[in-house]
Amino acid sequence: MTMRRTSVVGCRNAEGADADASDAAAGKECGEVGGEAHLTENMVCTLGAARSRHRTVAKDIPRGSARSPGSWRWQSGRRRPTTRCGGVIQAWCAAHSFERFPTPHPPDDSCRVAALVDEGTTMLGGDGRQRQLAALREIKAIATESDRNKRCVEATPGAVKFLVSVVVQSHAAASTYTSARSDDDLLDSVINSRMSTSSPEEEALGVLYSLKLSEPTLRRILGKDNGGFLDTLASVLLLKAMTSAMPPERLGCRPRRRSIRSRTPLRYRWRAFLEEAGEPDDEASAAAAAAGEEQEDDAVASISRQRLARRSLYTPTPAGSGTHPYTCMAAARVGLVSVSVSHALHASSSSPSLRPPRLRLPPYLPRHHHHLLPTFPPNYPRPSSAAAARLRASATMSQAAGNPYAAELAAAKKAVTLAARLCQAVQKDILQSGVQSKADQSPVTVADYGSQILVSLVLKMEAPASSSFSMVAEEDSEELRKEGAEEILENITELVNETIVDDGTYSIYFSKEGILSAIDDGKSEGGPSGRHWVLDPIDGTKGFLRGDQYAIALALLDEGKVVLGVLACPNLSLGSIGNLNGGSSGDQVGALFSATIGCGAEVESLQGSPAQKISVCSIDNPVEASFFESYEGAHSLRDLTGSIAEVHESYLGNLVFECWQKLGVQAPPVRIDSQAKYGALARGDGAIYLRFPHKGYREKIWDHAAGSIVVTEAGGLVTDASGNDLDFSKGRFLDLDTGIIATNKQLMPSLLKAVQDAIKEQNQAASPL
Ligand SMILES: Nc1ncnc2c1ncn2[C@@H]1O[C@H](COP(=O)(O)O)[C@@H](OP(=O)(O)O)[C@H]1O
Ligand SMILES: [Mg+2]
Repeated sequence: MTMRRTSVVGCRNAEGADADASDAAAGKECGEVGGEAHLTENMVCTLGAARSRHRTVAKDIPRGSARSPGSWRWQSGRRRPTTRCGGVIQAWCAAHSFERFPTPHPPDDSCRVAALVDEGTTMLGGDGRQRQLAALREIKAIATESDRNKRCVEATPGAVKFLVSVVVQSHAAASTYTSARSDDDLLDSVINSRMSTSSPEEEALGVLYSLKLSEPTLRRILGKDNGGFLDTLASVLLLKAMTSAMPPERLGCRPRRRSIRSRTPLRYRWRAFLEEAGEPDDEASAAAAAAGEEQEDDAVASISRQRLARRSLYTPTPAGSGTHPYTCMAAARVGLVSVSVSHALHASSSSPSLRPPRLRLPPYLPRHHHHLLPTFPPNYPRPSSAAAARLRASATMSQAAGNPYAAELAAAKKAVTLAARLCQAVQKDILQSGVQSKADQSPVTVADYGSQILVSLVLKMEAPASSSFSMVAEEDSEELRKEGAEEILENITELVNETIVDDGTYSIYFSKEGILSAIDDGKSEGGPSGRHWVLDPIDGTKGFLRGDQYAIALALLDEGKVVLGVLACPNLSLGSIGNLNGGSSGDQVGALFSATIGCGAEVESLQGSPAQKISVCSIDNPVEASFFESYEGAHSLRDLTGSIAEVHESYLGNLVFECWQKLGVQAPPVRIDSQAKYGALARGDGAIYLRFPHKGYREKIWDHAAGSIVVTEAGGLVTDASGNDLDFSKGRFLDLDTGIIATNKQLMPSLLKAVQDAIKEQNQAASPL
């Protein structure tokens, strides 16, 4: 019966009937005969025709379909007949002296796997490495074809052991290798090992990963923890865990890296590599700093060599004590930074003797760590072309408009814009996590430091270095250097690096030490001579925590005078906020105010719209004026500001009993946080800013330097309560004992009078007589 049906098929094929149907039928028939090769004469023509049909049909089978229509499928990049049908055809071909079909060894053939394992086991060193690689690739191709093949590979005696041994042997080989090579060669080989096409150990790991090993096999390997099996398995399990957490498009592709080999000296490549492995090379950095610029390379090389010898990157580290090279490889492959081996072990076993998980997944996890170039601070690379071109264009335009601080202005804008991006990300996190209600304000601290580091980085990169860099800023690294601050330092490092990578302008990667030293760039005392940048990295911290207004405020002092100021206000509406208590009017938010001495003030959107000139309002009748003050009641005496601004009336029945009219402002105060008040005043949203701190409070220069020049360049005036200009040349503090007032030129005389009257009254009320 079988023969009859086959001959029918054969006739249809010979007559040129539908090829897919005939192939399917042929496959069915062959299945029924169970591989027997007893074919009638009828089949000679049938199979002869089928063979030529197969060639034709094969061309039409779409690539990548594991099992194509009929009796064809893809295997090892070629079209093959299915095993059952192919077996019958091949048997017949052999019996009748026909040339065999070009079929590979069957993928699920355990003998083939065993042969490959044998081949791979004997091939070590020199040319053998290539052949071992080829054997491993073939095993991989077999294993990835189907789950059945995976089980077959796992079940092949010695296969898993062989795969694991490839990894373990490579450890031992690399240990010997490390002591025999020059530092540069060694480093190149370590770094490039992840960039070259592939290595036997990577292929072996790949196969182990794809096998989805059964629990007994895993236990067997874990049980034989000699020579690094355990670490190897941990890495594989980790890779599995990580890959299962990754979107499919990220699997199997190496992260794109810039070649750090050709352009950077040894010390940077070494540091970058260790940073990526989660092991900042502080020892090398310290040695380099002590050695000075010329000997820096030598000093780092020698430390690197010692470290390689001491706990080689290629020899397995004890579980939990550090980062395993394959963990790094795996992590790099899926885009993570560093994960400890102990976590993988913990994940793979319920044994209580194993250490608890130590998975380092920081809250601000860098998406890419491919830009691993020199650590801050020396020899900054220049900005990437597009961003640099934008900066240059903006500087050139300002210069053409006669701005002597054009380059500094462009740098300052770039600096606060980048810092604002970081702050916005953190504020979003804070608001989502509800951390503002807790005592722990560490996220704000992270943003404060992060903002300061980015500003200092950009200024050092972009602003012309007329002399040594000096910055008076709110933060220093003292707290971060204390015990217990490790986590926050780590978060800052992650966040800053992530922001730099996202921005894409600089190929810089900060180590923790780099972070600390960048923060300390802000330790300058300022003063009357020279140039000093003045920075408040987040002005209005309380507003920042509440999700309200805050500003990144940056100014430049030249010989004691503020000559330039920029204010990034990420939450400030681009439209007027005059009567909205600082709330957004629904317009786009994110304003960047800027001013240079003698050149006026401007506002643009933080997203980069063209800048527009701004000016303070021209109101000259106080009744029409509105005034700004701090949102925080503790920052300004509200009874005083109220008595300055308002009409105060008391009634006795219908009779006005008392009436003091100082300014006669009728609108309620607009209360917002930070120097955003100065910005809003400068563009005419309101007419007056009043600030009267409690007695004894000393105003800092970074709380007013940028804001005051934005207002004065917009045509306004900023003075103390006696009408004197603010003096920024006295160091970190403003030398004031009364408040600060700001308004336009028309209103200033009446405002000053009202202020002095109110202060006099207050003093009289306070005096015992
Ligand atoms: N008691 C006080 N009186 C006046 N100003 C104070 C103050 N305590 C803190 N500040 C300053 O007021 C700034 C905020 O100003 P505003 O009240 O206009 O939002 C704070 O800046 P930071 O938030 O940068 O610390 C801080 O420097
Ligand atoms: Mg401040």
